[in-house]
Amino acid sequence: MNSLTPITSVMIPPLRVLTPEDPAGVSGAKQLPRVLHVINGEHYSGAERVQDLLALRLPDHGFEAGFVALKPGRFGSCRRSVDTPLEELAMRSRWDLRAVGRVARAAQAGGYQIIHAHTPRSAMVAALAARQLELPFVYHVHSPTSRDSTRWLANLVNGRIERLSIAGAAKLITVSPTLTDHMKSLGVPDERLRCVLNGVPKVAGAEPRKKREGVWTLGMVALFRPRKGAEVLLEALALLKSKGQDVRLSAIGPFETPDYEEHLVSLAGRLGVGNSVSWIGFTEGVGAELDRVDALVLPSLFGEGLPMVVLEAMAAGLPVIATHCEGTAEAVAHRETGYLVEPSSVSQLAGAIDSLLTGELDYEQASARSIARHAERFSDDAMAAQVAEVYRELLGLPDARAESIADGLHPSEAPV
Ligand SMILES: CC(=O)N[C@H]1[C@@H](OP(=O)(O)OP(=O)(O)OC[C@H]2O[C@@H](n3ccc(=O)[nH]c3=O)[C@H](O)[C@@H]2O)O[C@H](CO)[C@@H](O)[C@@H]1O
Ligand SMILES: O=P([O-])([O-])O[C@@H]1[C@@H](O)[C@H](O)[C@@H](O)[C@H](O)[C@@H]1O
Repeated sequence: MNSLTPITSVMIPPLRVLTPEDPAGVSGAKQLPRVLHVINGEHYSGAERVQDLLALRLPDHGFEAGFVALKPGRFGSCRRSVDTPLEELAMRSRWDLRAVGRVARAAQAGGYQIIHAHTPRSAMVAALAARQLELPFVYHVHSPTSRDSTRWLANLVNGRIERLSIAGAAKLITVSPTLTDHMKSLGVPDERLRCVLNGVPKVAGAEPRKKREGVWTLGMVALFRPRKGAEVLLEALALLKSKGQDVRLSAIGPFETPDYEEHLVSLAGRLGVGNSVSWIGFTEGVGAELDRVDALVLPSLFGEGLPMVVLEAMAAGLPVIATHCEGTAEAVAHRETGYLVEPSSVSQLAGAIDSLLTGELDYEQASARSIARHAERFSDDAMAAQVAEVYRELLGLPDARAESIADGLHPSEAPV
C-alpha cells in the first residue's frame, strides 16, 4: 500500500465559499467556517487532548474542525470527537513531502479556510499546504521544541523545522505565558503571538475531597518518557519509605518505548518500592483512575507547556504536587492547591508529599481551591472561545458578540 493512502477517511462535505460578506455561504443555509487541524496522531497525550477538545467545542463558537493525521495511531481510536472528519495520511518519514499535496487536496475538498498545525512535523506540512492554497496558517505551541525530549538531535532538527515553518504563520497560539516568552525569545513578534491557556471540562459533581485515613495512593499521569521525571518520584517514594512513610503510586499512562518501561520497572525494584507501584498503562478512563488517588504528582524535569493532567486533576478536586517547569507553575498555586518544587530534587519532592500527608496544607481546602481554580481559569470552553477569536480575526469575521446580536440574540445575552 502506498504509505500516503488514506487508511481512514470520513466523507468531507463539498466546498462552500464563506466570506465576511456572505457568512451564510452560497446556499443561504448557514454553514460554519472550517479549520483543518494537521496533527501527528500517534499518541493520545496532551496535544491530542487539546485537539480533541477543540474539535468538540469549536462548533459552539462558530467553527467546525477536521483532522489530517500524519503519524496515524492512538488518536484515531481514542478521540471523543468521533463526528469530526479524520483523514489518516501516514508519512513514510519526516521528509516525505508528498504529504503536502495530500493535505492541500484535503483542505480544498473540504472547503477549509484555515490550516492549524500542532507539532514541528505538522507545521512543516501545513505551512507548505497553506502557502499553496493561500490560506492562513496557525501554529499551536504546546511545548518548547528545543526542550521537547532528551534526544538532542531530534530537538535540534525539530527546532529548525519549526523555525522555518512558522516564518509564514499568520498566528502562533501558545498554551501558557511562559511559552509566549519563549517564542518571543526566538524572535517571533508580539503581534503574531496569542496565548490561549489550555483548558479541560468540569468534572460532573466534583466536590472537595476529604483526606483519606490510612495508606495514600499518589497518581502520576503521563506518556512516560525521560523528561517527565518518574525516576525522581520513585526515589522520593524510597526516601519516604526509609523514614517509615508508606505511600503507594498509581502510574497511569503508556511508556514511550519498551526499553523505558523496563528501565522504570527495574528502577522501582532496585529502590525497594516495586510493590508500592501499580503500572496501569494507557487507559481511556483517566478520570476513573484519578477518582482512586489522593493527589497528583507531576515531577517533570523540563519542557512543559501547560500539562493537561494537572488541569484534569484540579478539575477532579485533587491537590497537585509538581515542579517549577514552565506552564505547570501557572496552574498550581504553591501552598494553596498543592506544592511546587524544584525539578530533579528528590528531597524537595519527598518533603512536599510528606507535608501534604501530614496536614501542613489543609487537604480539603486544597481540594476545594483546585476545583475553583480550574473553573475560573482553565475551562475547555474558554480555550475554544479564544481559539475561535483568533480564527475570526484571521478571516475578518465579526467577533462572537457582534455575530450573536446579528443572529437575533438580545445584546444583554450576547457573549461579552
Ligand atoms: C510533547 C508535548 O508536546 N508535550 C505537551 C503536550 O502534553 P503531554 O503529552 O506532555 O501531556 P499532558 O500532561 O498535557 O496530557 C496528557 C493527556 O493524555 C491523557 N492520557 C494520559 C494517559 C493515559 O493513559 N490516558 C490518557 O488519556 C491525559 O488524560 C491527558 O489529557 O501537550 C500539552 C498541552 O498543550 C503541553 O502542556 C505539553 O508540554
Ligand atoms: O518529531 P515528530 O516525529 O513529528 O513527532 C514527535 C513525537 O513523536 C513526540 O512524541 C513529540 O513529543 C514531539 O513533539 C513530536 O510531535
